[in-house]
Amino acid sequence: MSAESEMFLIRVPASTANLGPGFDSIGLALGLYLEIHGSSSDHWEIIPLSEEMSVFPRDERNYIIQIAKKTAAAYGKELSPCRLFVSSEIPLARGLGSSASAIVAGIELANIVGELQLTDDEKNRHASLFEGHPDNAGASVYGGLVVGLHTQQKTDVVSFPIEGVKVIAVIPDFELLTEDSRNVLPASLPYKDAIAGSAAANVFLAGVMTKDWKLVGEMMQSDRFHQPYRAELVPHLAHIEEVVLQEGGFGTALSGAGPTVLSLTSKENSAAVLTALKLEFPEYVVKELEIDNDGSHTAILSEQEKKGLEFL
Ligand SMILES: Nc1ncnc2c1ncn2[C@@H]1O[C@H](COP(=O)(O)OP(=O)(O)O)[C@@H](O)[C@H]1O
Ligand SMILES: N[C@@H](CCOP(=O)(O)O)C(=O)O
Repeated sequence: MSAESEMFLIRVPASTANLGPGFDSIGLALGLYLEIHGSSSDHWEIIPLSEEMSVFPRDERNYIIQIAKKTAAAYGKELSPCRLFVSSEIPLARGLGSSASAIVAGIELANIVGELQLTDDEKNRHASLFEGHPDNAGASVYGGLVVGLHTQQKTDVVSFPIEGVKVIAVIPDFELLTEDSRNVLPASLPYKDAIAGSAAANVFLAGVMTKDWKLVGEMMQSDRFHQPYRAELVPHLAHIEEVVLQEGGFGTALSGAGPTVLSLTSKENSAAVLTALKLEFPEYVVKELEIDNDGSHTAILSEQEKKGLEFL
């Protein structure tokens, strides 16, 4: 970033990971956003614009700033401080990738302020290293559906846009930390289960490629890697699966580590599924979410765009 008065925008989508059998490997970007409006300052300062963001430190201890500094340091750069207005539509610890969105925002911040000129692949590599798996991180960087394999040595991710299917989320009113939901997973899996789990993930992807959404939905409910072990933490999952199939939806899976549950439906059936789920779960947020096929986005705002910002 050059001029003192310049203002930049960073916009990062939420994500749903796993989609059933794609544990730690498949993710989809969703149309809920973490946004940062930032400009140069003489010290680091966060100004939260949404309730969720007001719980975090407002100085350089903030996670987004920490990630930005670490990313810049990896390229031998020190970032000059910024004033950051942060808002987010992504609920925390609900399985919609809030932590990955914060990580990707930090990397975008380093990229723009430190003029690192990172490629998407480099952003995703850093994000996956911070997050530990590429499903949420990759979706937030590339948008669309991502399929990845991440190791300490390398991160390979393929991404492609998804169209022609509707996404409905049931978002419970309680948090479930990913760490807690990973602690119930077994250390190893019987060979037969691993084969069945891997086959379900393969068929899921074949179904996506051929737009056979009914098959995709069936595979979402055929996971062997994590959902059977997490079921006790998300007792609402089985009931949602039932309601969605009854109303003609394609299928249902735990969103990330939960507790949010995500269903796919056709355009024709989405209203019926939405209505039925709202009736069954009046205490939870039930809504349709858009698929984001663009991934994270940064821009320098024009004077005109700055004038439209009511918080300035
Ligand atoms: N914008 C943010 N700034 C700082 N920390 C964040 C931010 N967003 C998420 N986090 C951290 O990530 C945690 C949630 O991450 P996690 O348990 O992986 O769930 P999920 O990523 O599904 O929302 C929050 O409790 C918080 O500690
Ligand atoms: N593959 C991870 C995904 C965690 O996603 P989150 O949105 O719950 O952070 C897992 O299933 O643990």
